[in-house]
Formats: sequence, structure tokens, C-alpha cells
Amino acid sequence: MNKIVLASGNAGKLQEFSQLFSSWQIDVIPQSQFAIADAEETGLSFIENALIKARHASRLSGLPALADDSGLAVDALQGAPGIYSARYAGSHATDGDNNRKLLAELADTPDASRGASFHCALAFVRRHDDPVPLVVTAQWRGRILREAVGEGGFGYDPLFYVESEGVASAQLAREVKNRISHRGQAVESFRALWQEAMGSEAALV
Ligand SMILES: O=c1nc[nH]c2c1ncn2[C@H]1C[C@H](O)[C@@H](COP(=O)(O)OP(=O)(O)OP(=O)(O)O)O1
Ligand SMILES: [Mg+2]
Repeated sequence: MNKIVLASGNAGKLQEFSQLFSSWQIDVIPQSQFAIADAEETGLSFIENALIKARHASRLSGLPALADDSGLAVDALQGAPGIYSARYAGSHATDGDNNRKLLAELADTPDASRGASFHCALAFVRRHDDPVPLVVTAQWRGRILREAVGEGGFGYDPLFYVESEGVASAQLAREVKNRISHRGQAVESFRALWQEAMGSEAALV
């Protein structure tokens, strides 16, 4: 079976990926199993950061690697926190710290102006210097609530209202979130690229 490293230290993401890849014929191994520490996310876009993380994990493991860089872009904050979502309330911020900061920043923003999008970029490299990585992006539209609700998910899920389901993302069943989320959609796009690439592997490596 194909073995790939999942270049993430986020337990919430890892749990979602384990479900999203459960039907794939690949063995997806979290980078912690190779004692790989987080890469420094110095890029200016989700795509750049996903590539940095994937190349870092591939270099240190000697295996192909997949990385996810994601975050929340809020309309009323001109796209903030965006690529800085994990560091919004500081470099050691918890999800709770970040959520509290977001609520404070939006305290005076009316409901009609609280639109936001989750973004996800996935980058896959066959080796650390792969010149033709597989890259996909996806977005998920929602609205920022006035208080946290729900126990599921991670990150900003308790503040992200999903119109189509009528609940916060943190209240969605795992399989529902995975079907409609930025990450779930990105994995679906990745599946198509992967199948195409694996069919002509010789031309790509
Ligand atoms: O489905 C999601 N539901 C809620 N929040 C989410 C989601 N997806 C991303 N997020 C938030 C969490 C974190 O504040 C930031 C990701 O930051 P990001 O650098 O990609 O991940 P991370 O530092 O937590 O782990 P790692 O870089 O090791 O993958 O966006
Ligand atoms: Mg990160």
C-alpha cells in the first residue's frame, strides 16, 4: 500500500483526514510518528504554506507528504485572520483564545455583515523537491455567530454558522462536516488529481 506522511500537528485535522481517507488505498501516517516538528509557516498564501509543510515533512521522512493549510477569512475584517488563523491571538494561542478575539473584533458588526469563508489548500509532494506538486483549494461559506455553540470539530467551528444545515459547524455530525466543508471538498478535488497522476506516474516523477 502507498504510504504518505500527513504533515500536520493539529489533532482536529488529523481526525477529519483519517475519516476522509478511510476509503483510500493509502496508508496516511501523521508526521508525529516520525517525530517531525511543525514547519515555520512563512508563506503569504494558504498554498505556499501547504507546500512548505509538505516539503518539510517529506524531507524529514523520506516519504511522499500531504499538507493542509487552512483558515478563516472574515468579510468584515478584510479577510483576517486568513493564513494567520492559528496565530490570531498570539503564537501560543488556543482555539478558545482565537475564538474570543474574533468575537471581540466583531462585537459591533451586525448580523448581515458577518459573512466568512473557511479556506483549505492541500499540497502533495512525492519527494521534498518535487517540481510538480499536486495542489488543490476549496472554500466553505458561512457566518460568524455571536457566541460559541456546539462541542464537535475544532478551531473556529463553534463560531461558524452553516446556513444549509441551520447549525454551527461544531454541531455537525463528523460525516456531514466532511461532506460539505472546505477540507472535505478539497479532498474530493485532490482525489481526481491523484487518480490522474497515479495513472501517469512515470511521466511525473
Ligand atoms: O475545519 C475547520 N474548523 C474550524 N477551524 C478550522 C478549520 N480548518 C482550519 N481551521 C482553523 C484552525 C486554525 O486556527 C487554522 C488552521 O491553521 P493551520 O496552520 O492550517 O493549522 P494548524 O497550525 O492548526 O496545524 P498544522 O499547520 O500543523 O496543520 O484555521
Ligand atoms: Mg499551522
